[in-house]
Order: sequence, then C-alpha cells, then structure tokens
Amino acid sequence: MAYIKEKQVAIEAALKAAAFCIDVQNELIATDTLEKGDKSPVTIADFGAQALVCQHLRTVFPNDIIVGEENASSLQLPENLPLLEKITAFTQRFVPEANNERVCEWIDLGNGEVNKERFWTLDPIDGTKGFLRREQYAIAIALIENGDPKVGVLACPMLPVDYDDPKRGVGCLFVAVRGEGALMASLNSHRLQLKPIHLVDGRDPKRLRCAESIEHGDHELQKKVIKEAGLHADSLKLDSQAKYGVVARGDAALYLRLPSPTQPDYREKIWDHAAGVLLVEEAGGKASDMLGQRLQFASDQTMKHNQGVVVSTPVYHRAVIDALRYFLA
Ligand SMILES: Nc1ncnc2c1ncn2[C@@H]1O[C@H](COP(=O)(O)OS(=O)(=O)O)[C@@H](OP(=O)(O)O)[C@H]1O
Ligand SMILES: [Mg+2]
Ligand SMILES: [Mg+2]
Ligand SMILES: [Mg+2]
Repeated sequence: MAYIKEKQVAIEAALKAAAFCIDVQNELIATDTLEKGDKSPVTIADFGAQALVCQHLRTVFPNDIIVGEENASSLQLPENLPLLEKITAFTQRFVPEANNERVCEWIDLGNGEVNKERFWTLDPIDGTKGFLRREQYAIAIALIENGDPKVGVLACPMLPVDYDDPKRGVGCLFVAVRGEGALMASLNSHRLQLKPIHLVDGRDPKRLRCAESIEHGDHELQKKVIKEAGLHADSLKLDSQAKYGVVARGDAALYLRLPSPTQPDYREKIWDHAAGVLLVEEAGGKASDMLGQRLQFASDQTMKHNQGVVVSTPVYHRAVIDALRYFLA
C-alpha cells in the first residue's frame, strides 16, 4: 500500500470540509455569496472549505505545495469584512483557534504553483452553482506527483448513495490511490466503510448513459456524439465531479464535456478534474481530452494543452473519440 498517510489526511480534510459545507448550507443567506471576476459565484462555504482543507494538509505536510481554486484577496477588502467574519465564525466550529487573519492565511496556503514534482490541488466546492441550488457539489482533493494524480478524494454530500434505493440517503465519499482501485463509502453510517466500486455493466441498458454538466459544455454536439457512440438512455445531468463518481461506480458509462460554442477558448482547470480522473482510471476506465490526448496536470493550473474531457469505459471511450473525429472533421 502506498500513500497511506496522504490518503488518510486527504479523507480527513474532505470530511471536515463536507461537514462545514453542510452547516453553511443550512444557514446560508443570499448575501453570503460574492461574484468573481469571471462572473462565477463564490460563497462563504468555498472560502471556509479551502481554509479548513489547507490548514489540515499543512499541519501534516508542512512542505507540500497546494494549488487551490480560491484566494483571500477579496475578503481583505473593508466592504467584505462581514463576510470574512461569518467565514471565521463557521470555521471556529471546526478549528477553535481560527480568527480573521488566520482564515485568510489558511485560504492563501492554496496559492501555490503547479510544478513537475509534487503538489496538492484543491477545489473546495466544485459545482458552486449546484451548491447554491442545493443540488450536486463536491469537495475535490488530489495529490499530483510527476504530473500524475496519485491520491484522489471526492466528498459529494448530496449524491444519492444508491439511485435504486432512496432509503440509503445522500452523501458519498470516493477515494482512489494509484494502483489500488477505486472505493466509495456512504457518509451516513457511523463508521466509514470504503468498498470497491466498478464501471458500468454493459448488460445494464438503463445505465448506458452519459453524465453531463448542467451549464457547461456543447450540448448539441454532445447529443450527437453520445448517440453515435451507442448510448441511448437519457443523460444524467449533474454539477461537479460527482459526474466522475457516477461513472466510476457504474451509474453512467460516460462523462462528456466539450468546449461551449460561446466560450471556445475556455480551458479546463486542474482542480475540476484531477481527483475524478484518478477515480475513474482506478475503476478501470479511461480519461482524455476530446482528441484522445492525455490530460496534463503539471504544466499550469489551466489545462492549456487540452480541450474538453472524455471519461468512460475503454470500449465507449474509443467509440466517443472515433465519433468526435468524425464530427470535428
Ligand atoms: N466556460 C466554462 N466551460 C467549462 N467549465 C467551466 C466554464 N466556466 C467555469 N467552468 C468550471 O466548471 C466548474 C463546474 O462544472 P460543472 O460540471 O459542475 O458545471 S455545471 O454547473 O454542471 O454546468 C466550475 O467549477 P467551480 O467554480 O468549482 O464550481 C468551473 O471551474
Ligand atoms: Mg468556482
Ligand atoms: Mg470546480
Ligand atoms: Mg470551486
């Protein structure tokens, strides 16, 4: 077994951040949200979850670099002091020594640089819009070494444990270590019981479907490609890297995300994919960009060499890449 300590610490950090997000969501009001430069939302939960995860990682791995989505610059503006105070108050429930200054310091521990050796990447809330809609979101943590995700943890507090058994409730934890398979646990049991998960069984037609984003992507082209690849059941539409989770555990055969026609130059961010890619690969699947090329996690936080993502079983991955070649020709 490898990365035992890293895996344990990433799980602890993800669970703490998930509990924090659930608390905030129960008490969230409209003014607890800011708009970032790219017009995307960020909430007090995104900031607080980043603070908690970075603080936890740093305690155990003081020399590790963290590349996180958020930073504390907007929180240091005088007009955002009430927001910062709220983040601090929530954070104190989990780390009693939190204060405004420390919370900003912890958030900014996530401002490290991508490198070719070793770093963590963190999306404190992936699917912030899903979080605001009280739908799907994920806390996503990955350790990257030599450009390769080695440990990946996704906490998905709103994901049904079993789509066929609503009594099992919502809340899933996905964990993968390179070479050791993909695991899932329910967040509802007293003891965390991680069990192996597997890709879709080809004989289950209702799960031969795609998982797609609600907002992002090229939904017209995706529809054509999905059909051409032979997936006929209606897509599952859900926010965040929960899409990787549903592919890894066999509730969908494919996650397809093509560049939106209105933002053709958008490039994906490493923290939106690293943990999920490892999870699906460890379940036996394949992940690439829309041209079938390897996803690159060590050149920059923006995946400038890749466009789109195709994540699937080996057979459907091939079929989708072939279909894309045909449609893009
Ligand atoms: N134009 C464009 N194209 C592709 N992706 C983009 C784009 N703009 C933003 N983002 C990133 O999308 C992340 C959320 O992805 P989702 O799959 O959850 O989107 S969706 O809400 O289901 O449509 C979202 O992650 P979070 O900010 O963590 O929520 C963004 O990093
Ligand atoms: Mg965001
Ligand atoms: Mg994200
Ligand atoms: Mg995010």
